[in-house]
Amino acid sequence: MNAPLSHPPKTDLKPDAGTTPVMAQYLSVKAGQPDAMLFFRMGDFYELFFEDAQKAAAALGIALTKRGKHQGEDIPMAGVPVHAMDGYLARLIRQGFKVAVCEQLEDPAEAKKRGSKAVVHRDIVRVVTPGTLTEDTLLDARGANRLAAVAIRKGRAAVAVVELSAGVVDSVACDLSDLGAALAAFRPSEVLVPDRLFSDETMKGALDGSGGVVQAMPQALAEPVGAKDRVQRLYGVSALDGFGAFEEAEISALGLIAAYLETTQAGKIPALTPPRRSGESGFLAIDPATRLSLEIDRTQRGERDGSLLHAIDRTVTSGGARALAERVSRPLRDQAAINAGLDAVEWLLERRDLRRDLRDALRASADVARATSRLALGRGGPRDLAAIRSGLKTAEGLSALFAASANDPLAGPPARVTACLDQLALEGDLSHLLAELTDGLMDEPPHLARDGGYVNPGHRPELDAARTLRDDSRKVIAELEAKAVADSGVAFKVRHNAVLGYFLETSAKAAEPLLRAGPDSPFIHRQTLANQVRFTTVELSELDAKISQAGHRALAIEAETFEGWRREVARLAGPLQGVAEALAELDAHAALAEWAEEVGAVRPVVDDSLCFAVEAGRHPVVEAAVKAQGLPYTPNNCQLAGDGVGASRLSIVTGPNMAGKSTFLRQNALLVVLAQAGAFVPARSMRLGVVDRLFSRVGAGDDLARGRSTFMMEMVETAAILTQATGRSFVVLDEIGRGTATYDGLAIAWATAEALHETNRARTLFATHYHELAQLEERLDHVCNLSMKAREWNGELVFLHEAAPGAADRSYGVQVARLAGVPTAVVGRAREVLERLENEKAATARLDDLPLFAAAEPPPPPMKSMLDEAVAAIDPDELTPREALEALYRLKGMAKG
Ligand SMILES: Nc1ncnc2c1ncn2[C@@H]1O[C@H](COP(=O)(O)OP(=O)(O)OP(=O)(O)O)[C@@H](O)[C@H]1O
Repeated sequence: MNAPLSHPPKTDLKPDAGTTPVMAQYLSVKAGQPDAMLFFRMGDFYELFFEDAQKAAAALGIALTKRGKHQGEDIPMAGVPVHAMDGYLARLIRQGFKVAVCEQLEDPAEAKKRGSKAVVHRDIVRVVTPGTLTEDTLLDARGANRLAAVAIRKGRAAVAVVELSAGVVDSVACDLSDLGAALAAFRPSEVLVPDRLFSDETMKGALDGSGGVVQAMPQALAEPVGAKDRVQRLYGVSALDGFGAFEEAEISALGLIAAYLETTQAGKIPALTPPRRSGESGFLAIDPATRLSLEIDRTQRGERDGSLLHAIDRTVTSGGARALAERVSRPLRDQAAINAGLDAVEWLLERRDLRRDLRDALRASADVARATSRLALGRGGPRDLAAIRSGLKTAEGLSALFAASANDPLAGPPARVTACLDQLALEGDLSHLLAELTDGLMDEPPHLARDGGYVNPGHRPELDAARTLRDDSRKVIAELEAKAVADSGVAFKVRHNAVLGYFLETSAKAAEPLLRAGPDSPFIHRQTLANQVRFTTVELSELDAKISQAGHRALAIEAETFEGWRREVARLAGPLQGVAEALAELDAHAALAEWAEEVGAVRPVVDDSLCFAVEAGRHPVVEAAVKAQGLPYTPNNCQLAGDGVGASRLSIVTGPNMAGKSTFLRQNALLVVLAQAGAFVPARSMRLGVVDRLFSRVGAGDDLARGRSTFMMEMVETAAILTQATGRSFVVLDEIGRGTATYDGLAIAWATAEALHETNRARTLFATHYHELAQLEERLDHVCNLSMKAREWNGELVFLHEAAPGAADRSYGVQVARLAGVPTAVVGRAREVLERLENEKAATARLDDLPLFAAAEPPPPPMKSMLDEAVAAIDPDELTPREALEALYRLKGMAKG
C-alpha cells in the first residue's frame, strides 16, 4: 500500500487579518496535526478545508465547494454528514490516510452565553490511523489489526506490537537478520520507524516485507530514557522491571508505540496487557518471502481464500479466528509447547459430543476482547456491554459443561485446556458484573448510549419513576388535545418541535376566530406560518416543562448507569481480556480438532531429533481444490534426516512441468508449519524433529516495484538462505537459477545444493529442471533423487503426481507445451531442435570431474572498498579540526553513493 501519510501542507496556513474566528480555530487545530486529514465538526457535518478537502474529494468522490477566503484565495471545502462518518473513514484509512477527528466539545448554546461572536470550543478527540482502529465497522472481525514499531540499538533489533482493539501488547527482541521474519509474523497494518533508520538496508527489507503502512517517527522519541518514561506512563507504573528485563531496542520500540498512542488517542489511556515478551527463539522463523511463497495466511495475491489458514479454519467466533491465525502465522519452536497444543487438540478430537456442545456455546458469545477495549477507551456503547455479558454467560456455561470431565482423574483435560477453564471460572468481580448486566441491561440494547433505552425497568427505581412521568404525561397530552378540540370547536393537533416544545396547531382559516378572541381566551398565540397557526395553553406549557424534565432526567440516569458499568469494565479489563483469550483459545483448539476429523489428519510426533518423515502426506489446500473438481489427490511420502541417519539430508526432485513438484515441496513445508502450530497434519503419519527456520523459494515472481528482476530476487533470497539456514532448518527450493543462461543457472543451482548439503546441513528439498544435478546423489553422502512420475500413454502425457526414488529420465517440456495448446507446427519444430541438442549432449558438460565442494578454492579476500581506502588514507593526528570535519563530510558522501 502506498502511504500518503506525510505531506507538508502547501497552503500557508497562518491566520491573517481577514481570518474569521472559526477559521482561526481551524488553523490552530490543524497546526497540531499537519500530516493528518482534519475532520472538523460543524453541526451535523465534518468539514474539510484546503488541501484536505481536495484530497478527500478525490479519494471519496464527494463534492468540492468553497467557503470564504484565505489570503485572497477561495478556501476549498468538502464535508461528510456525521451519521455517515464511519463509511467515509473506512475508505480513507484503507487508502492509507490518517484522519484527525475534531469535535465540538460544548453545546453551541453554552458558547452563545460568552457572547454572540464566541466560537464553540473544539478539539481533536482522536487521530484514526490504520493500526489504531477499534470500531467493528472499520475492522476485519476475523483478522487482528496491529500497530508495530521497530527499533535497532546496539546491534540488536526489536519489534513492539499492539493490537489496540484487543488490548494485547507483544515485544520481540532479535538479531538484525531476524527482523524481517519477526515483523512479518505479526502482519501489522501500520509500522512506526525512527526516521534515522529509514535508509538502513536491514530496515528497508523488513519494512517492505511487512505489508503495513510505514510511518516515520522522530528519532528523539526512540531514545531509551524518554521512551521508558512514556511506556511507564502508558501503563501507569513507576518501573518496568515487573514486566521483565527489556533490551534497549525493545524499550525504544515500545516507547514509539506509547508516543503514538498518546497523540492518536488524544490522551485516553487504553487498557493494555503487559508486553508479552518473546525472543525469536520461541518461534519458527519464517521470513516474508517464505510466508508469501507458502501462502500461509494470505495468497500471493493478498486474498485469504486459497491460503492455508482459510483451508483449515473451522472456528466459530471472531476471537477464535484471530487466535488460530496467530497460531498458524507464528508456529512454535519449543517441543514441549508444541506438544501441549497437540494434547489439547487430541483431547477435543476424542470427545465429539463435548466438542459439539463447546462449539454451540461459543457460537452464542460475542467479541468480548474488542468490546472491552472500546469501552475502556470510552468509545463503546450499550451493545458492547451486551457483548461482554454474552461472553461472561458463555464462560459460565462452559465451566458447567466441562465440570464432569475436569474432575475425571484418568482422562481429565490437558494443561492448555485446564488453563483456559481456570480463566473462565468467574469469581468475585466478574461474576458480580455478569449479574449486574443481566439484571440491568436490556436484551437487545441500541448501539449508542446517547438516546437511552437500554436500562431494564426495575433496575433503578428513580429511572422507572422518571420514565413513568414522561410516558404518562404523553397520555395526558393526548387527552389535552381532545379537550382543546371540544372547548374550541377547532380541529387542533398537538405537535412538538425543539424550539416551541409542545403546541396546538390548526389551519390559518380555522384559527381566525381564536385570533380575534380577547385576552381571556385560554388559547395563547405562539406563531403564524403561511398555512398554519400555533397556540398553547397554560396547562400545555406546564406539561411540556414536566415532560422534558422527566425525559432529561431519565436520560441522565441511564447515562450515569452506563458510565458506572463502563468504568467497571475498564477496571476489570485485564480479567475480561483473560476470559476473551480463553474463549478464543478453546475455539481454536476445537476448530483444529474439527478440521482434523473432517480431513483425516493425524497427530504428528514432534521431538528433538533431526528427522522429517512423512507417510502419505497431502497438501491441505491443493487437495481441497483437486477434490472439488472431482479428482483424486495422490498422497506422497517424504523422508529427510538432518544427520543423514536413516534418510538423506537433501533430495533432488526432478520431473516434468505440471507433474506436481511445487505442490510436493510446499506440502512438506506446510506440514512443518501445521505441526509446529500444534495442529494435526493431513498424512498417515509424521515424525518431525523441531525446525528452527523454514525457507521456501517456490516460483519467485518479479518485484518490479523494487526494481529487481526475477533472477535478482531469486539470488537475494538464495543468499538469505545460505547465510541463515542451520542444521535444524528446513528448506524447500524450486528451480533456482532458471532465470539466467543455462550454464550460469546450472552452476548456481549446483553450488547452492552442495553448500546446503555440506555447510548449512539443513533438511532440504531441491526441485530442479537441471537433470545434471541428479549426479550429486553419487558425489555427496546424504543426497537422494526423487522424481515426480509421469507416463506417456498412447502419445499422451499422464501425470501420476507421485514422488518416487530416482531421477526423471527426461523433462517432457515439449509434451507439456503441446498439452498447453502450443500450435502443432511449433511443437514439431521444437522436437527437431531437442533431438539435435540431445545428440550433441551440449548440456552435459563433464561435471563428474569437478573437485568436491569442500576442496574447492577458498574465495579471494574481499576487495577493499573506496571507502576503506579513503579511511585508511586519513591520519587523524595530522588534521586540523576543520580538515577533520571536511573529511567526515567527504566520507559520509562516499558512504551514501
Ligand atoms: N499429489 C497430487 N495429487 C493430485 N493432483 C496434484 C498433485 N500434485 C499436483 N497436482 C495437480 O497438478 C497441478 C500442477 O502441480 P504443480 O504446480 O505442483 O506442478 P509443477 O511440477 O511444480 O509444475 P511446474 O514445474 O510447471 O511449476 C496442481 O495444480 C494440481 O492440480
